[in-house]
Amino acid sequence: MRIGCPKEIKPQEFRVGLTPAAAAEAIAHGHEVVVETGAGVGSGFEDAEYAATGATILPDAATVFAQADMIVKVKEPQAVERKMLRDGQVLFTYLHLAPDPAQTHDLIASGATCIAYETVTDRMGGLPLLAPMSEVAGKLAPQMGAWTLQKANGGRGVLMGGVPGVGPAQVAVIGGGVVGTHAARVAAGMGADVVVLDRSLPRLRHLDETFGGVFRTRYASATNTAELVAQADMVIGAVLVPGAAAPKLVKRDQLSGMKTGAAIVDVAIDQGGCFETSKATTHEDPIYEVDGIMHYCVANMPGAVARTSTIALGNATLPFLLALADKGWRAACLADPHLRAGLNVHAGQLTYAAVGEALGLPSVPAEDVLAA
Ligand SMILES: NC(=O)C1=CN([C@@H]2O[C@H](COP(=O)(O)OP(=O)(O)OC[C@H]3O[C@@H](n4cnc5c(N)ncnc54)[C@H](O)[C@@H]3O)[C@@H](O)[C@H]2O)C=CC1
Ligand SMILES: CC(=O)C(=O)O
Ligand SMILES: [Mg+2]
Repeated sequence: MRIGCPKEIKPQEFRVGLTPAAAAEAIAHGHEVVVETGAGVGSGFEDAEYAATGATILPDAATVFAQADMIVKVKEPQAVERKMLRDGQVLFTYLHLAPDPAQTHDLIASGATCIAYETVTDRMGGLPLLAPMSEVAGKLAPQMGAWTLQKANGGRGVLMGGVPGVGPAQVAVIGGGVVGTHAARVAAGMGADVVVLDRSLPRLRHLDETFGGVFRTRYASATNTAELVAQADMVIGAVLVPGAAAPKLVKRDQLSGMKTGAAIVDVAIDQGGCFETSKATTHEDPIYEVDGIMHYCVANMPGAVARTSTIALGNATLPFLLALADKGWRAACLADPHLRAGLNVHAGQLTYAAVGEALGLPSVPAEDVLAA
C-alpha cells in the first residue's frame, strides 16, 4: 500500500501524522511512503530524516493525495483537503464530526473510507488514539488558563498558587477522564485548590483512591456543577460522550453568577464544547470574553507542543496504521472491533450512530458496510 502524509494546514498546527520512525516501520512492512516536503518541520523532523527511511518526498499536498492509497494526518481535513479525497481512498486522522456538518457532508460526498482516531477503542473501554492528545491537552489546560487569568489578557488577576497569606485559585474541572485527570494534577501542582466533577461514580472512586489529598472530587449533578462553577476562578471543560456532541453543562445565564474575569478553558470544544457560550478559537487568537468571563477554546491545543504531541500520537497510531496497511482497511476492521469503532464514513455512508444523531443524518452500522 502507498501511505501518504501531507503537511497539516490548520492554523498554527505543527504536528505531523507520520514520524520518520513510523515511516521506517511501514517501509519495513513492505509499504511505500510519500511525504509532503516540510510536513515534519514543525515537529522538528526534516525531509532528510524521512528520505533516509526510504520515503519519497513530494512537492505538494495535491501530489500526496493523488498518489496515496491511505492518507495519514493529525487534524480533520480542511475544506481544500476534502476536495482532494477520492472514492476508495482511506483517511486515518482525527475527524470530530459531531459538531461539524460541513466536514461530514464533504466526507460522505468524497466516497472515501474515513477512520477517526478519536472513536477507536481499546479492551479497557478507553480511547487509545485520543488518550495521548488528551494527556497533552489536559496538562496544557491549567497553563493556558493561568495565562488567561492574567490581567493583561482580560482575566481576574489571580495567581494559581497564591502566595503566603493569600489563598490559591479555585479550579473546577468538569469531566474526570484523561483530560480532566491530567489537568487536575497540573493545576494542583501549581498550587491551586482543585475539584474534579464527573458523572461516573467508578471514575470518581478511582480518582479519590489515586489522588485523594491532591485534589477533591464531587459528583457532577447540575446543582454541584453550578455551585463550583460560581465559586471558581478557572473552569476546565473535559467531558466526553465518545463521538457525540458534548453536553452543554454550563448555560449562558450562569456566567453572570461567576466571578468577573474568571477563565473558562473548554478542552471539549473539539466535540462542540460543554459551555453554551463556547466557540472554537485558534492558537493565533485563542481567547474571547462573554459576560465578563474569559473563554479559551482552542480545538487543537496539542499543536502548541508539536514535538511532544507528534511523537506521543505516533506511538499510539502506529499499530493501527500497520494493521490498515498490512491487511487493507476492510480486513483490518473485520479482525479488530476496536479499530472498527473508528469507522465514521465509508463510500458515501455515515457509519457512526452518535454522529448521525448529533447531525440529524442517517447512519448504518459499521458491521453492515463490512459485510457488504
Ligand atoms: N481541545 C483539544 O485540543 C483537545 C480536546 N480533547 C477533547 O477533550 C475531551 C475529553 O477527552 P478525554 O478526557 O480523553 O475523555 P474521557 O473519555 O477520558 O473522559 C471524559 C469524562 O467525561 C465524563 N462525563 C461524560 N459526561 C459527563 C457529564 N455530563 N458530566 C460530567 N462528566 C461527564 C466521563 O465520565 C469521563 O470520565 C474530548 O472532547 C476530547 O476530544 C482531547 C485532546 C485535545
Ligand atoms: C484530539 C484533537 O483533536 C487534537 O489533538 O487536536
Ligand atoms: Mg481537537
